[in-house]
Amino acid sequence: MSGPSASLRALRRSAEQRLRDAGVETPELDARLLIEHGLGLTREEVVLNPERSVSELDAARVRALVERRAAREPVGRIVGQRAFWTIELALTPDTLEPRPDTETVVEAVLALLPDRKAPLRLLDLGTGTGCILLALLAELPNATGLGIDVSPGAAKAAARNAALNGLAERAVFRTGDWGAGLTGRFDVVVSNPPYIPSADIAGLQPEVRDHDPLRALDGGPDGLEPYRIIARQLPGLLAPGGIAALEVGQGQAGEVARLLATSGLCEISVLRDLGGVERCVRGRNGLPVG
Ligand SMILES: C[S@@+](CC[C@H](N)C(=O)[O-])C[C@H]1O[C@@H](n2cnc3c(N)ncnc32)[C@H](O)[C@@H]1O
Repeated sequence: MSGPSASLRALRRSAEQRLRDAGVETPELDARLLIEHGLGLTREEVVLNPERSVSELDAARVRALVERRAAREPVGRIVGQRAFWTIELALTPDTLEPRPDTETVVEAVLALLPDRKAPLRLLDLGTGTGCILLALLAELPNATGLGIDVSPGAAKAAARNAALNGLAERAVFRTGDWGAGLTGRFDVVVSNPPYIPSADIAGLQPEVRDHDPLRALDGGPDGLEPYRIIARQLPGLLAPGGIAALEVGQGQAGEVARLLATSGLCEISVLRDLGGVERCVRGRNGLPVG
């Protein structure tokens, strides 16, 4: 990599090459993000001023970050945060790194809400960083939300993310086992539960297998165990007319739709993510409107 007082351009090129050689899928993007983070620069500063000189000390700091990425640590873990929808979320070892596909759940809910100013009650089961709940609260100015996670560390991280995004007044996070013991009814219940079949976990990419918490991934023998529990709980959690939206893994939408139908939900629909994969199953408690 670059020597003393290298240019930003040279540092960027050598970082990209190192990541490419290590088999990282998006070397250009990852190199830029690590340089921004390592040098404390904005994207504009990195992109528009490639001849800027970088001290050896700064270059060494970036090289250390690049080596972590070359060892397959995800960029979000290295920089400690991740953008999701319109918000920024801090990550900890207790939280799954939010994925862009999960924004499908946010879209699925918003599309069914005719009045975004309504005082809705939201529930997020398996909240992790709080990403789904906080993204929805950011769009629904009079809504309040409860996020539940079995991991006390995740519940704590989500509460901190609520504060970071100015949403702490409207969000509460608690440790719990899905919807067990919850009282009251919710207008919206969302969840992105663990859905990887246990036997598939060893074969996941190292970025996921070695850095996301196991209990955020493991969905039991067929990956569907959490859906069976949540589907059973939904009729007791949803207000009349309330909406449930669940993220699903590839190939799981049909079975999850059946589980929701068996629980008595109606208006069941499946939404695809930007890659065209069936990613969210949505249903309503009560008779179809109209
Ligand atoms: C796939 S992650 C999703 C996290 C976050 N909602 C997101 O979309 O990025 C699943 C989450 O469910 C939590 N979880 C696993 N088992 C649970 C249970 N029995 N009750 C509540 N949460 C659970 C995990 O700790 C993890 O945070």
